[in-house]
Amino acid sequence: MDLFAPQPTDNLLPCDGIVNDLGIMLSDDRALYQQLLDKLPWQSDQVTLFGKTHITTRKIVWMGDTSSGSDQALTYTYSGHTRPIQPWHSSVFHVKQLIEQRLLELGIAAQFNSCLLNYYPSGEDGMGYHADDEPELGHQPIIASLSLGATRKFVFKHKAHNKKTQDKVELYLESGQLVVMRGDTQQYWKHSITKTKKVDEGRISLTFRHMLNHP
Ligand SMILES: O=C(O)CCC(=O)C(=O)O
Ligand SMILES: [Fe+2]
Repeated sequence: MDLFAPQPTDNLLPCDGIVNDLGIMLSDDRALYQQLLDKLPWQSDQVTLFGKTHITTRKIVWMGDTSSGSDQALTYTYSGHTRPIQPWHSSVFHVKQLIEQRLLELGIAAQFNSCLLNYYPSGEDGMGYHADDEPELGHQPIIASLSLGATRKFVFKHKAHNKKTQDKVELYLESGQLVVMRGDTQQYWKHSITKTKKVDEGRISLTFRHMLNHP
């Protein structure tokens, strides 16, 4: 046994939130990556920064519980933009159940009703510093993120830069790896996927969430 290997219950943040690295939890990660890339209706995202709206090269799909019997397209609005919601893809639903089970083993009770999937075609695509702190996510949201494809750097930066917290927390997310953000993480920290010229392979992240007032 490696006494120094990180344990899934270790908190990667020094204060004001909890981030757990649950390690590699999938073995068919490459097949799942290819299936999701080929089958999902990927769309560019809209991001508004300083009043200006940008269309991203990163692509997204919103998926989640949809009320049955309605043939109207469901939409969900966050950060000022309205996005269509897809019903669960069977593989994503299966992964959701695996993750909920894995979290329960660690004493974390989570029931996700939606998933934001992000596709980064290459290292030139990233996601800037943000917190997932929209009111729809509620207080102390649990967000579980599964990575597929290229290894990318995930960085946390405290919202109040001070002596105690000036260090950034960095980790490399590998294909099949599961990370969970919970507690006060979204209230006090921002996170980002940094751009790099060193990666030309694509990456998909599945970020499972529980949205309040969701169908
Ligand atoms: O791609 C990732 O791992 C991070 C995605 C993210 O932060 C988000 O979807 O809010
Ligand atoms: Fe996020």
